[in-house]
Amino acid sequence: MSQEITATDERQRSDALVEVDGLKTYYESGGVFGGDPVKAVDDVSFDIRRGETLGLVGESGCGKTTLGRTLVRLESATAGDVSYDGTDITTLSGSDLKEWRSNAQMVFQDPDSSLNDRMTVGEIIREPLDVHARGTRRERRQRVQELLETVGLQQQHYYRYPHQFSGGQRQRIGIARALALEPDFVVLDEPVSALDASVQAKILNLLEDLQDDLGLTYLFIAHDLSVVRHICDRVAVMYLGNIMEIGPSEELFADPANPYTHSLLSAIPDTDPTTQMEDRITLRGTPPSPRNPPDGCPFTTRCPAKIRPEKYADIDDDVWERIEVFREVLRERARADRSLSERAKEILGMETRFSDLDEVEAETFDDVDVPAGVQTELDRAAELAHEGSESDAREHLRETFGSECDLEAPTHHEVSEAGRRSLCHRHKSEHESPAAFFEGHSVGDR
Ligand SMILES: Nc1ncnc2c1ncn2[C@@H]1O[C@H](COP(=O)(O)OP(=O)(O)OP(=O)(O)O)[C@@H](O)[C@H]1O
Repeated sequence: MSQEITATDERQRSDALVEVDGLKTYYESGGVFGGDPVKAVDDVSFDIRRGETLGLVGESGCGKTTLGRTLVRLESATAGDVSYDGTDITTLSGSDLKEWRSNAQMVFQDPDSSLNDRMTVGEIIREPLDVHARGTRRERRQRVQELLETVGLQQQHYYRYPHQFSGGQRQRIGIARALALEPDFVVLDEPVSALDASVQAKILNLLEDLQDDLGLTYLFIAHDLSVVRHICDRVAVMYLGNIMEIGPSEELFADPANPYTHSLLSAIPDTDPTTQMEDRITLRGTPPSPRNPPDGCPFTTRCPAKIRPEKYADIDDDVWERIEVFREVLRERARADRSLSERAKEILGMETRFSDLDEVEAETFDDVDVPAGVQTELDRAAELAHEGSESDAREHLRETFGSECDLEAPTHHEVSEAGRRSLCHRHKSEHESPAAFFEGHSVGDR
């Protein structure tokens, strides 16, 4: 089952506390020359349902923290809406913003750097109550003492300093502070990543108990997929500022729909002895720069299930893989910062490392039989590079070997009855689905 859907469809089905629509958060480049902004979050739409834990996973730098910070207004949205219980929070300012802030809080990854070492534990937890002028001094102190107990610390810890506590205890202090204003929504940014495994389990249990007792809604940011699987009701998988797939955890882990989710899950060490090494997918290269994301699908430059143009549909998987590697190398070369001395050499007409393209081509296609039709196009690209323009060479390869994955932005498709969504051209009826593709092709370790 696969059907194109809109963000509004999903909203109608759910009891949403947080509704995110077309959200973008860009960081403008500083400096005199400006430059392209970092597109940390680049047009995402999803809901977080009341009382649920939504996991947010993806490789480092894909925009998870920026998205979490934008939802609690620690970062300003560049475009789009975030509505919280029906109120658009992106436009709040002044006292309205201050008042709203008590609803949504954040727990940070590293309790060492997020707690002010010069304040006592009591002061740290009390600070939000002071800022919001909640109750009398005495009531505030009493509230802090309750909070210490709620998170499993003791009242006498009030006058101690953060450095007197272990990592797990410091994270409890961070949680108590986040709960001080009785929020409904908490963004947990890798709350256990900095802790030992045995302590992790205790903090996760505490977070689950607090959710049950206080009716909290969580956005749980993590890179450790096994943690997410157990604690989250639904999971959103993020790549280069986009949500590639979102849906119920069990379903998404058991039967991933999106090629990126496939790749991410296959990278987890598996305890299942029936899983073959060849079933593992190793992603080529690194994610593109969020300053200059690819046209078309965000995952196109690394996708093992990328749609091929019809003309090359039947070439060997190996040859196709090498073409993609070769294109990736050319893109990486364009991205690499050229050193001043290299630039100087270039200006003086001297040889630089940018003149060894033939060698790269020879090495890439070394042990595969390249069909004549493909070779002609590779030769043409090499010729363009020799004439002095690697960007023309890249463009030639893109025009020749590119498909809709390189040219058109995909839309989300509903891929299960539970409303799971996936961002991929392969969900269109004219294409083989990602699952069928992975079944029929060898995309294992190389
Ligand atoms: N204040 C900032 N100014 C400019 N760029 C930023 C800023 N904060 C983050 N970025 C960039 O935005 C992109 C997304 O970063 P973000 O921290 O949101 O990703 P992440 O998925 O949380 O990564 P990690 O797991 O490493 O924390 C990255 O390219 C990062 O370098």
